Amino acid sequence: MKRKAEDNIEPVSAAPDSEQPDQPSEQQQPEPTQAPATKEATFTDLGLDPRLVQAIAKQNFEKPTLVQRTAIPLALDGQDVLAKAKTGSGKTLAYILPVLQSILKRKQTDTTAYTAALILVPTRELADQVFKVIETFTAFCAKDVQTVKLTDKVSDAVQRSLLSNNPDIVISTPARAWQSINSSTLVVDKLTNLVLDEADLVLSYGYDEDLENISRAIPKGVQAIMMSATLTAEVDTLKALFCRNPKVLNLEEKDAEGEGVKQFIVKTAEDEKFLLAYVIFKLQLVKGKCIIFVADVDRCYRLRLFFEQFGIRSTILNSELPVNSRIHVVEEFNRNVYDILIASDENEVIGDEEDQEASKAPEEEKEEAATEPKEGETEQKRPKKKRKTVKRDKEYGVSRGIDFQNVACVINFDLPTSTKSYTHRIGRTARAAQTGMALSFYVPSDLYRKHVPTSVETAANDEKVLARIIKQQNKQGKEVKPYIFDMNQVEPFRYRMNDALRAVTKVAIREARTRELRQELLKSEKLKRHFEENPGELHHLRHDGELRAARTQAHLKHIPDYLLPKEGKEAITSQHMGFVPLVNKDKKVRGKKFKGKFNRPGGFKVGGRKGDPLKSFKARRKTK
Ligand SMILES: Nc1ncnc2c1ncn2[C@@H]1O[C@H](COP(=O)(O)OP(=O)(O)OP(=O)(O)O)[C@@H](O)[C@H]1O
Repeated sequence: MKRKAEDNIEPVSAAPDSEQPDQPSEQQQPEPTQAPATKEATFTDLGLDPRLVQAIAKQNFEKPTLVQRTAIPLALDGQDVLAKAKTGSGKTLAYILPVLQSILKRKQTDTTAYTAALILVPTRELADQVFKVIETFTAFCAKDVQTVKLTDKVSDAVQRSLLSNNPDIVISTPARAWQSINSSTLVVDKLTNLVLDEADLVLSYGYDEDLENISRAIPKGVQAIMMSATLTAEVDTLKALFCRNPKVLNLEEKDAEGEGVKQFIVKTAEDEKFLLAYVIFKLQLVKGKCIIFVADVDRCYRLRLFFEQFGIRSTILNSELPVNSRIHVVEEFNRNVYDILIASDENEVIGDEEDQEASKAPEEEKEEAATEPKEGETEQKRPKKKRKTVKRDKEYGVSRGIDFQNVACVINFDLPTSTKSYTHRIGRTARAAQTGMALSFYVPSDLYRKHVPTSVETAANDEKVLARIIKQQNKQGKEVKPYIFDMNQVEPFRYRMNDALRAVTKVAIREARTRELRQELLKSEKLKRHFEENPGELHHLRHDGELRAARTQAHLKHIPDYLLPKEGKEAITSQHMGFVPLVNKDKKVRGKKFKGKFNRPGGFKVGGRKGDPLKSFKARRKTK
């Protein structure tokens, strides 16, 4: 039987609140060994350059996380490292610090300019994020470390000129890196460090050939660091390509009490997903910021137009939008400008062999050019017109690696197609030892009807995928509980949901999609220069304006009292503990009072530990 790379990974545990190591989460796993560096290690103990320590202190990070205190000493020792650690546990810094340290150390004696580190990431969003993290942590040595990312849309001439300065660090997707190496714009002759962030995804994005080419182009003996929250069989390929006897770490870390993601599932019919989403957001049952994952681009617009009917504002992320808009949306969401982000997860590719049966990620997003069915004509009978390919960015991705801050809740409106994808999606909440909630809708086979206009093909497999998700989460000692809505209380909202959903026709979706794309392109290209010169004005650029593609009905924006449960909106759900509030939307996460999110006396926290958030929270969002 083929062994998975995961089986070879050596588990290392840490008990967050005690000196005792955790119990292994799987019986068949070998006994966890004690982490090489103790939990008491500070950043100073790691022997880092004082300028780096100063930058860390400026972020109020009190101590390294498990992956940082374990991987950094090994990397500083020159070893190759392959680390698996949970989402939001600080992996970025765990590889950036050793890279920076090695550059700063070398520069004490040798100031020649050459590219010493190549950081490969699967998506442009992630490249942008890693670039910003490096900027932050080189605040006190900016002159000594030049970084370039190759994922910006710039002309070849600009790219050439950026690389001609031989930046110390280059961040790129494998495709762009190979393109630049192959054209001799990027010189990697003296490369000393190679990083693969979200290592397994880098492969599943179809970068295999680029990686092989890169492995042949770089010098022998380059130190390799690879990280991900999910490392499976694919990693064997990467190990073979880049590593010499790597130190493999499987970092298991139990959530401290009151931390981590509370996971819930809701059994629902396809149209009821919309009904529940309406109730949840119109009655503000979710407190704080929320990411809603849907299966494809059309679903993004369907849901957004549906929300628009009720005056619920939301913004969208998908692969069609220009990269500048995408990055701006993420930034603004992190600045608490938007409460609801609808993200499509189109690029999420199959995780492990088991998952492959159930899921088929589309190679290319196709838009149906067919017109709306005429009255009496069913979806099936309608002759399919020629499909036209919509241009989308293959290097798009938000469910992996993006450090969305202070997200109270992730809703899987459409269940992902793999357990891996589930892990990464729910990892967008409860980051950095905070609290969060994940609510996943699933359509059981008896309720799944093909050709319901709102349905997605993948829902046909929801039950199978869900069974695997639950199994995998249970293996890690995590519970996935059913979330019960009192459907008698929800039912009165149904006719409004139907009314709204009827208005969101395929034509409306197509129009919204085109309109937004046009607007975003305009914002992205035409205004780029203006905002480069006036960055302070960027906040005027919003991405949640009404699309107005569907006919709206004013009365839907209000909720008449007779629709509400007599006992109050809390009566809609039988569990009150689920929806977690965001304590203070306006509080600056990195303000002076912020003590670091891992160990923060009086610091920031997404959800409280005690009490019923529905009772204790005072809604801040404006009444729609
Ligand atoms: N030592 C630390 N103390 C406090 N906060 C930290 C520390 N290290 C990192 N963080 C913060 O934790 C958050 C998550 O870090 P990061 O994005 O590196 O996680 P990750 O493990 O790469 O997650 P993912 O698997 O989703 O990519 C970031 O906001 C980061 O600033």
